[in-house]
Amino acid sequence: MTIQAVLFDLDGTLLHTVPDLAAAVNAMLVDLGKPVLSEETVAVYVGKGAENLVNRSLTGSMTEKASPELYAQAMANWQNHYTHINGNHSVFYDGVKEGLALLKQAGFKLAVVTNKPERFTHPLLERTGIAHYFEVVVGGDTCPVKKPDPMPVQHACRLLGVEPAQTLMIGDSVNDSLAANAAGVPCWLLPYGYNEGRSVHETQCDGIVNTIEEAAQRLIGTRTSP
Ligand SMILES: O=C(O)COP(=O)(O)O
Repeated sequence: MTIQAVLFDLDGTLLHTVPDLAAAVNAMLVDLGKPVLSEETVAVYVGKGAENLVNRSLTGSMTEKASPELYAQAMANWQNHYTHINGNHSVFYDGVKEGLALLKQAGFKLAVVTNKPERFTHPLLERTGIAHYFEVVVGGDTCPVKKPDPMPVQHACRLLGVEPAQTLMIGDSVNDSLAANAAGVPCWLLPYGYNEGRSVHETQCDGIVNTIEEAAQRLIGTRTSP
């Protein structure tokens, strides 16, 4: 079946957002009298939403949770900082704008399916000037559960009016490939983003592409080939 729609992950796929995420994490840690973290460490903590980012930054563990009191204080503080910082130092990866333009021009329906909360996703897409490419934006709090659960991917397909088998997900992590595959959506991964410290080459997916421009060229090629 031909692909008619493309779902994009945001952090680590369209935009290198760790400079902003880490700045907000470190402003929060300083306010709480805790040691700051490197951008490399924060990059490993990104992927399963803001709650996990804050808990991981407080505990230094991928799975442990801070006490409910500390977590509540830290989350409110992080949100406050990130509201002001979001988009200031985020940069496009090579080929993103070119790839989005090619796909839009070729008539693909485009959506964002991110674990970033909606209140931060919409301003970031607006500030970086790419909001107009997307018919649908599903954030980390749009559905009751986030990626790697398939629900956000299924929700995006429903809103776009496309079957999962006519849809492709493009992401940077195991959270994207697990969510997509459980929804019956094929998934291509990019090697440059945040995969919780692992290589995409060790991650089960349906293909690896170097840039979104390359992904767009491949998709357009499949469509026009006899
Ligand atoms: O907010 C996160 O943890 C990551 O968001 P993403 O789903 O766009 O990678």
